[in-house]
Amino acid sequence: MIVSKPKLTFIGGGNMATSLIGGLVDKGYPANAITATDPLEASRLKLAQSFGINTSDNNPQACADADVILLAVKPQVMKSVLQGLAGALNHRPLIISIAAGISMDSLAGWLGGELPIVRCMPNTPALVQTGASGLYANSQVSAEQKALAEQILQAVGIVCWLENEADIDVVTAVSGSGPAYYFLVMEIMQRIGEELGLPEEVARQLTLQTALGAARMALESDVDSAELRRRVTSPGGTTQRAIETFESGDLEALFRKAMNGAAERAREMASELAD
Ligand SMILES: NC(=O)C1=CN([C@@H]2O[C@H](COP(=O)(O)OP(=O)(O)OC[C@H]3O[C@@H](n4cnc5c(N)ncnc54)[C@H](OP(=O)(O)O)[C@@H]3O)[C@@H](O)[C@H]2O)C=CC1
Ligand SMILES: O=C(O)[C@@H]1CCC=N1
Repeated sequence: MIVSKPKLTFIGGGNMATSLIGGLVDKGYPANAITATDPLEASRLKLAQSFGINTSDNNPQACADADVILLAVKPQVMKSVLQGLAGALNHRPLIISIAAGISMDSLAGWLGGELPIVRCMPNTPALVQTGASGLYANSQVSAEQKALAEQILQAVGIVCWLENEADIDVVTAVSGSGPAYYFLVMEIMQRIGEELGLPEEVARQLTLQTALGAARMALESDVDSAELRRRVTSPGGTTQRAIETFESGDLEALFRKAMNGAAERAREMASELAD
């Protein structure tokens, strides 16, 4: 439950901002304490109509009295966006960047000074208050601002503080990009369920409920996922046949390659976009 109501400005009103704003408003964060900027009028209208928040196309103006500025633009435009903001931050608001692959050094450099900055890697399930965020703070962030960042992200899911900035890239590969891996598995299971003869809606409902049920069981159980898997796998039965097929195709190696690739891409972006 959020008690204080810091003024929160989102720079960029796209997918991730929409998930965070939707989750916050649903949770009871006052819509009139939230402003989002976006160059596209249609995006601003959609945010205003969906959530009742304030919108603007003027970044410096929207930041002038913000307590927290949440940077939610694509990494590729971050430099020009921050250079345009530098003069509007004399009141030293807390800056939270959710951009993948933009280092603390780049953020501080583009903002033109030592400001309190938290790097955060959230994920889109924030929209349904089931988000997962990794957070890393620089030395300028006060204990109060740390608590504020935590309060905002905790309203839409779980929060893990990180000791090392490099771990943000790992969080990106695990939970930032992670929803897409599960969505892909759901797409595939649903498609094959249909190929095997189920009506589309039946395949969809069974696939999604199974994903939800497995995640809830894994979260609520006192045994680990491997044991839960073994409990589904009757010797000589149907699950065993399916799991052996995944193992003979080395599913783990494929996941390792994919997740290493995601983390590596975050590091590449950090050096490509650094200057
Ligand atoms: N999507 C995800 O699952 C996650 C994304 N992130 C990070 O979140 C950030 C945003 O990603 P995502 O939401 O997917 O991207 P989107 O492209 O959906 O959102 C970015 C928004 O910023 C707008 N924008 C562009 N220039 C400006 C500007 N000068 N001022 C204000 N707004 C501007 C864009 O408008 P227009 O389209 O008109 O250019 C767009 O609406 C990225 O840095 C990404 O790394 C982090 C975790 C998860
Ligand atoms: O794909 C991306 O780059 C962003 C970061 C994590 C999820 N989406």
